Amino acid sequence: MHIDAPLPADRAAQPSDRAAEPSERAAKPSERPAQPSGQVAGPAALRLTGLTKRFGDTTAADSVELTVPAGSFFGLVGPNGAGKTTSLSMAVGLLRPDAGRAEIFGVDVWRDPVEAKRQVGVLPDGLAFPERLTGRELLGYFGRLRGMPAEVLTGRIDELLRVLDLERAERTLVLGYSAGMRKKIGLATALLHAPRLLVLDEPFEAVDPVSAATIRAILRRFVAGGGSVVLSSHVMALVEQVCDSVGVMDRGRVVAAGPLAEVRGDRSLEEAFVELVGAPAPSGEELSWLAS
Ligand SMILES: Nc1ncnc2c1ncn2[C@@H]1O[C@H](COP(=O)(O)OP(=O)(O)OP(=O)(O)O)[C@@H](O)[C@H]1O
Repeated sequence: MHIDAPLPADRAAQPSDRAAEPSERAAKPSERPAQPSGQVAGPAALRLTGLTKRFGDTTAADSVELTVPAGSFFGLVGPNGAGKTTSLSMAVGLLRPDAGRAEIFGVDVWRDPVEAKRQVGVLPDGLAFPERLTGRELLGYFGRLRGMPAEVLTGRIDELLRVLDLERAERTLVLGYSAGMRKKIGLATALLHAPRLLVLDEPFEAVDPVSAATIRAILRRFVAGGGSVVLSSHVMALVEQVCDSVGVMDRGRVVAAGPLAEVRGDRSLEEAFVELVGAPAPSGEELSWLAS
Protein backbone atom coordinates (compact mmCIF):
# COMPACT_ATOMS: atom_id res chain seq x y z
CA MET A 1 0.00 0.00 0.00
CA HIS A 2 1.43 3.34 -0.98
CA ILE A 3 0.69 6.11 1.45
CA ASP A 4 1.75 9.62 0.72
CA ALA A 5 0.26 11.65 3.54
CA PRO A 6 2.13 14.83 4.52
CA LEU A 7 5.05 14.33 6.89
CA PRO A 8 6.87 16.75 9.16
CA ALA A 9 9.72 17.11 6.70
CA ASP A 10 7.19 17.97 3.94
CA ARG A 11 6.02 21.13 5.75
CA ALA A 12 4.93 23.50 3.02
CA ALA A 13 5.97 27.12 3.36
CA GLN A 14 2.87 28.75 4.80
CA PRO A 15 2.47 32.52 4.93
CA SER A 16 1.60 32.51 8.61
CA ASP A 17 4.01 29.76 9.44
CA ARG A 18 7.32 30.62 11.09
CA ALA A 19 10.05 29.30 8.77
CA ALA A 20 11.70 26.38 10.51
CA GLU A 21 15.47 26.72 10.82
CA PRO A 22 17.30 23.76 9.30
CA SER A 23 18.47 22.75 12.77
CA GLU A 24 14.87 22.68 14.00
CA ARG A 25 13.59 20.52 11.19
CA ALA A 26 12.83 16.92 12.00
CA ALA A 27 15.92 14.88 11.23
CA LYS A 28 15.56 11.86 9.00
CA PRO A 29 16.06 8.61 10.94
CA SER A 30 19.53 8.10 9.45
CA GLU A 31 20.59 11.61 10.56
CA ARG A 32 19.39 11.25 14.12
CA PRO A 33 21.87 10.91 16.94
CA ALA A 34 21.84 7.41 18.37
CA GLN A 35 19.22 7.44 21.11
CA PRO A 36 17.35 4.60 22.74
CA SER A 37 14.03 3.70 21.03
CA GLY A 38 14.57 6.06 18.06
CA GLN A 39 14.12 9.24 20.10
CA VAL A 40 15.57 12.52 18.88
CA ALA A 41 17.79 14.90 20.86
CA GLY A 42 16.45 18.39 21.61
CA PRO A 43 13.39 19.68 23.43
CA ALA A 44 10.72 17.17 24.37
CA ALA A 45 7.81 16.90 21.94
CA LEU A 46 5.49 17.30 24.95
CA ARG A 47 6.25 18.15 28.55
CA LEU A 48 3.56 18.43 31.22
CA THR A 49 4.54 19.80 34.61
CA GLY A 50 2.17 19.88 37.59
CA LEU A 51 -0.82 20.02 35.27
CA THR A 52 -4.00 20.15 37.36
CA LYS A 53 -7.72 20.45 36.61
CA ARG A 54 -10.67 20.26 38.97
CA PHE A 55 -14.34 19.99 38.07
CA GLY A 56 -16.19 20.80 41.29
CA ASP A 57 -15.14 18.13 43.79
CA THR A 58 -13.48 15.97 41.13
CA THR A 59 -9.76 16.39 40.52
CA ALA A 60 -9.63 15.13 36.95
CA ALA A 61 -5.88 15.81 36.58
CA ASP A 62 -3.78 15.94 39.72
CA SER A 63 -0.30 17.45 39.17
CA VAL A 64 0.30 15.46 36.00
CA GLU A 65 4.00 15.06 35.16
CA LEU A 66 4.86 13.63 31.77
CA THR A 67 7.70 13.97 29.27
CA VAL A 68 7.36 12.63 25.75
CA PRO A 69 10.77 12.77 23.99
CA ALA A 70 10.80 13.97 20.38
CA GLY A 71 10.57 11.04 17.97
CA SER A 72 8.45 8.95 20.34
CA PHE A 73 5.39 6.93 19.49
CA PHE A 74 3.77 7.33 22.90
CA GLY A 75 0.64 5.56 24.18
CA LEU A 76 -1.33 6.97 27.12
CA VAL A 77 -3.49 4.36 28.85
CA GLY A 78 -5.63 4.34 31.96
CA PRO A 79 -9.05 3.24 33.20
CA ASN A 80 -12.24 5.17 32.40
CA GLY A 81 -12.16 8.53 34.15
CA ALA A 82 -8.39 8.39 34.83
CA GLY A 83 -7.89 11.87 33.38
CA LYS A 84 -6.43 11.10 29.94
CA THR A 85 -8.77 13.31 27.90
CA THR A 86 -8.56 16.12 30.47
CA SER A 87 -4.74 16.01 30.43
CA LEU A 88 -4.44 15.83 26.64
CA SER A 89 -6.97 18.66 26.24
CA MET A 90 -4.89 20.89 28.55
CA ALA A 91 -1.71 19.76 26.79
CA VAL A 92 -2.85 21.07 23.40
CA GLY A 93 -4.56 24.28 24.46
CA LEU A 94 -8.19 23.14 24.41
CA LEU A 95 -8.85 23.22 28.17
CA ARG A 96 -7.34 25.79 30.53
CA PRO A 97 -5.49 24.21 33.45
CA ASP A 98 -6.05 25.34 37.05
CA ALA A 99 -2.31 24.96 37.61
CA GLY A 100 0.80 23.67 35.89
CA ARG A 101 2.42 24.01 32.53
CA ALA A 102 2.29 22.32 29.11
CA GLU A 103 5.08 22.72 26.55
CA ILE A 104 5.21 21.53 22.95
CA PHE A 105 8.80 21.46 21.66
CA GLY A 106 9.68 23.90 24.44
CA VAL A 107 6.86 26.35 23.60
CA ASP A 108 4.49 27.11 26.47
CA VAL A 109 1.04 26.16 25.19
CA TRP A 110 -0.81 28.65 27.35
CA ARG A 111 1.64 31.58 27.02
CA ASP A 112 2.24 31.25 23.28
CA PRO A 113 -0.72 29.23 21.98
CA VAL A 114 -0.38 30.30 18.35
CA GLU A 115 3.23 29.14 18.09
CA ALA A 116 2.51 25.94 20.05
CA LYS A 117 -0.51 25.09 17.89
CA ARG A 118 1.52 25.46 14.68
CA GLN A 119 3.56 22.48 15.77
CA VAL A 120 0.75 20.14 16.70
CA GLY A 121 -2.12 18.31 15.01
CA VAL A 122 -4.92 17.27 17.32
CA LEU A 123 -7.69 14.70 17.21
CA PRO A 124 -9.73 15.59 20.29
CA ASP A 125 -12.31 13.39 21.94
CA GLY A 126 -15.86 14.17 20.74
CA LEU A 127 -14.75 16.87 18.32
CA ALA A 128 -17.69 19.02 17.20
CA PHE A 129 -17.41 19.71 13.47
CA PRO A 130 -19.31 22.25 11.38
CA GLU A 131 -21.92 19.64 10.41
CA ARG A 132 -23.20 21.25 7.22
CA LEU A 133 -19.90 21.12 5.37
CA THR A 134 -18.80 18.24 3.16
CA GLY A 135 -15.56 16.44 4.05
CA ARG A 136 -13.68 18.39 1.38
CA GLU A 137 -15.14 21.73 2.51
CA LEU A 138 -14.28 20.90 6.13
CA LEU A 139 -10.63 20.20 5.29
CA GLY A 140 -10.49 23.36 3.13
CA TYR A 141 -11.89 25.39 6.03
CA PHE A 142 -9.35 24.00 8.52
CA GLY A 143 -6.50 24.50 6.03
CA ARG A 144 -7.44 28.14 5.46
CA LEU A 145 -7.65 28.70 9.22
CA ARG A 146 -4.07 27.39 9.30
CA GLY A 147 -3.10 29.89 6.59
CA MET A 148 -2.17 27.20 4.07
CA PRO A 149 -1.77 28.28 0.42
CA ALA A 150 -4.60 27.02 -1.81
CA GLU A 151 -2.33 25.08 -4.18
CA VAL A 152 -0.77 23.09 -1.31
CA LEU A 153 -4.13 22.60 0.36
CA THR A 154 -5.90 21.14 -2.69
CA GLY A 155 -3.25 18.48 -3.26
CA ARG A 156 -3.16 17.46 0.38
CA ILE A 157 -6.95 17.26 0.66
CA ASP A 158 -7.10 14.99 -2.43
CA GLU A 159 -4.41 12.76 -0.97
CA LEU A 160 -5.84 12.55 2.55
CA LEU A 161 -9.35 11.77 1.28
CA ARG A 162 -7.92 9.03 -0.92
CA VAL A 163 -5.59 7.49 1.65
CA LEU A 164 -8.24 7.49 4.39
CA ASP A 165 -10.82 6.01 2.01
CA LEU A 166 -13.07 9.06 2.36
CA GLU A 167 -13.35 9.80 -1.35
CA ARG A 168 -16.95 8.61 -1.51
CA ALA A 169 -17.76 10.76 1.53
CA GLU A 170 -16.18 13.93 0.23
CA ARG A 171 -19.44 15.22 -1.20
CA THR A 172 -21.52 14.09 1.81
CA LEU A 173 -22.29 16.48 4.65
CA VAL A 174 -20.41 15.68 7.87
CA LEU A 175 -23.87 15.50 9.47
CA GLY A 176 -24.33 12.10 7.84
CA TYR A 177 -20.92 10.64 8.76
CA SER A 178 -20.62 7.49 10.87
CA ALA A 179 -18.50 7.50 14.05
CA GLY A 180 -15.57 5.92 12.19
CA MET A 181 -15.81 8.41 9.31
CA ARG A 182 -15.74 11.25 11.86
CA LYS A 183 -12.55 9.82 13.36
CA LYS A 184 -10.97 9.62 9.94
CA ILE A 185 -11.92 13.14 8.82
CA GLY A 186 -10.74 14.36 12.26
CA LEU A 187 -7.41 12.62 11.69
CA ALA A 188 -7.20 14.27 8.26
CA THR A 189 -7.64 17.72 9.84
CA ALA A 190 -4.87 16.85 12.32
CA LEU A 191 -2.45 15.79 9.53
CA LEU A 192 -3.28 18.54 7.03
CA HIS A 193 -0.65 21.11 8.04
CA ALA A 194 2.11 18.47 8.49
CA PRO A 195 2.70 19.11 12.20
CA ARG A 196 5.73 17.85 14.16
CA LEU A 197 3.56 16.34 16.89
CA LEU A 198 0.23 14.51 16.66
CA VAL A 199 -1.94 14.25 19.79
CA LEU A 200 -4.75 11.79 19.15
CA ASP A 201 -7.46 10.92 21.67
CA GLU A 202 -8.57 7.35 20.92
CA PRO A 203 -7.89 7.50 17.17
CA PHE A 204 -8.87 3.86 16.55
CA GLU A 205 -12.20 3.92 18.36
CA ALA A 206 -15.07 2.94 16.01
CA VAL A 207 -12.68 2.61 13.04
CA ASP A 208 -12.97 -0.53 10.87
CA PRO A 209 -9.95 -2.92 10.72
CA VAL A 210 -8.89 -1.91 7.20
CA SER A 211 -8.95 1.80 8.05
CA ALA A 212 -7.20 1.06 11.36
CA ALA A 213 -4.36 -0.64 9.46
CA THR A 214 -4.11 2.39 7.15
CA ILE A 215 -4.01 4.78 10.11
CA ARG A 216 -1.33 2.66 11.81
CA ALA A 217 0.75 2.75 8.62
CA ILE A 218 0.36 6.54 8.33
CA LEU A 219 1.38 7.07 11.96
CA ARG A 220 4.37 4.71 11.67
CA ARG A 221 5.55 6.55 8.58
CA PHE A 222 5.05 9.87 10.35
CA VAL A 223 7.29 8.74 13.24
CA ALA A 224 9.88 7.22 10.87
CA GLY A 225 10.04 10.63 9.16
CA GLY A 226 10.90 12.39 12.44
CA GLY A 227 7.39 13.12 13.77
CA SER A 228 6.16 12.39 17.29
CA VAL A 229 2.82 10.82 18.22
CA VAL A 230 0.93 10.78 21.51
CA LEU A 231 -2.23 8.70 21.45
CA SER A 232 -4.64 7.48 24.08
CA SER A 233 -6.24 4.08 23.79
CA HIS A 234 -7.95 1.37 25.79
CA VAL A 235 -6.66 -1.34 23.46
CA MET A 236 -3.50 -2.64 25.12
CA ALA A 237 -2.59 -4.96 22.24
CA LEU A 238 -2.64 -2.03 19.85
CA VAL A 239 -0.54 0.16 22.13
CA GLU A 240 1.96 -2.70 22.50
CA GLN A 241 2.03 -3.16 18.74
CA VAL A 242 2.63 0.45 17.69
CA CYS A 243 4.03 2.44 20.63
CA ASP A 244 7.65 2.54 21.81
CA SER A 245 6.80 4.38 25.05
CA VAL A 246 3.78 4.38 27.34
CA GLY A 247 2.29 6.30 30.24
CA VAL A 248 -0.26 4.85 32.64
CA MET A 249 -2.73 7.22 34.32
CA ASP A 250 -4.90 6.42 37.31
CA ARG A 251 -7.11 8.76 39.32
CA GLY A 252 -5.69 11.90 37.75
CA ARG A 253 -2.00 10.99 38.11
CA VAL A 254 0.67 9.39 35.94
CA VAL A 255 1.58 6.23 37.85
CA ALA A 256 4.15 4.88 35.38
CA ALA A 257 5.81 6.20 32.22
CA GLY A 258 8.78 5.33 30.04
CA PRO A 259 9.89 2.96 27.30
CA LEU A 260 7.33 0.19 26.71
CA ALA A 261 9.80 -2.55 27.67
CA GLU A 262 10.49 -0.87 31.03
CA VAL A 263 6.86 -0.21 31.97
CA ARG A 264 5.75 -3.67 30.85
CA GLY A 265 8.71 -5.59 32.28
CA ASP A 266 8.36 -9.32 31.62
CA ARG A 267 4.55 -9.13 31.58
CA SER A 268 2.06 -8.12 28.91
CA LEU A 269 1.04 -4.46 28.98
CA GLU A 270 -2.44 -5.54 30.06
CA GLU A 271 -1.03 -7.42 33.06
CA ALA A 272 1.19 -4.46 33.97
CA PHE A 273 -1.80 -2.13 33.61
CA VAL A 274 -4.03 -4.20 35.90
CA GLU A 275 -1.20 -4.45 38.44
CA LEU A 276 -0.59 -0.70 38.36
CA VAL A 277 -4.19 0.49 38.57
CA GLY A 278 -5.59 -2.42 40.56
CA ALA A 279 -8.75 -4.32 39.63
CA PRO A 280 -11.68 -4.87 42.00
CA ALA A 281 -11.89 -8.58 42.82
CA PRO A 282 -15.35 -9.85 41.84
CA SER A 283 -17.08 -11.70 44.69
CA GLY A 284 -18.97 -14.00 42.31
CA GLU A 285 -22.28 -12.77 43.71
CA GLU A 286 -22.73 -9.86 41.28
CA LEU A 287 -25.64 -9.91 38.84
CA SER A 288 -26.73 -13.32 40.05
CA TRP A 289 -30.24 -12.42 38.82
CA LEU A 290 -28.99 -12.32 35.22
CA ALA A 291 -28.61 -16.05 34.75
CA SER A 292 -31.53 -17.07 36.95
N1 LIG B 1 -16.41 18.83 31.72
C1 LIG B 1 -16.41 18.06 32.81
N2 LIG B 1 -17.22 18.36 33.86
C2 LIG B 1 -17.19 17.61 34.97
N3 LIG B 1 -16.42 16.53 35.15
C3 LIG B 1 -15.61 16.18 34.14
C4 LIG B 1 -15.56 16.92 32.93
N4 LIG B 1 -14.66 16.35 32.09
C5 LIG B 1 -14.17 15.29 32.78
N5 LIG B 1 -14.73 15.19 34.00
C6 LIG B 1 -14.41 14.18 35.01
O1 LIG B 1 -13.01 14.14 35.15
C7 LIG B 1 -12.56 12.81 35.32
C8 LIG B 1 -11.55 12.46 34.23
O2 LIG B 1 -12.25 12.40 33.00
P1 LIG B 1 -11.50 12.16 31.61
O3 LIG B 1 -12.52 12.27 30.53
O4 LIG B 1 -10.32 13.04 31.53
O5 LIG B 1 -11.01 10.66 31.78
P2 LIG B 1 -10.47 9.62 30.68
O6 LIG B 1 -9.28 8.96 31.28
O7 LIG B 1 -10.29 10.29 29.39
O8 LIG B 1 -11.68 8.59 30.63
P3 LIG B 1 -12.18 7.61 29.44
O9 LIG B 1 -11.15 6.55 29.30
O10 LIG B 1 -13.46 7.05 29.98
O11 LIG B 1 -12.38 8.43 28.20
C9 LIG B 1 -13.81 11.93 35.34
O12 LIG B 1 -14.18 11.73 36.68
C10 LIG B 1 -14.83 12.78 34.61
O13 LIG B 1 -16.13 12.48 35.06
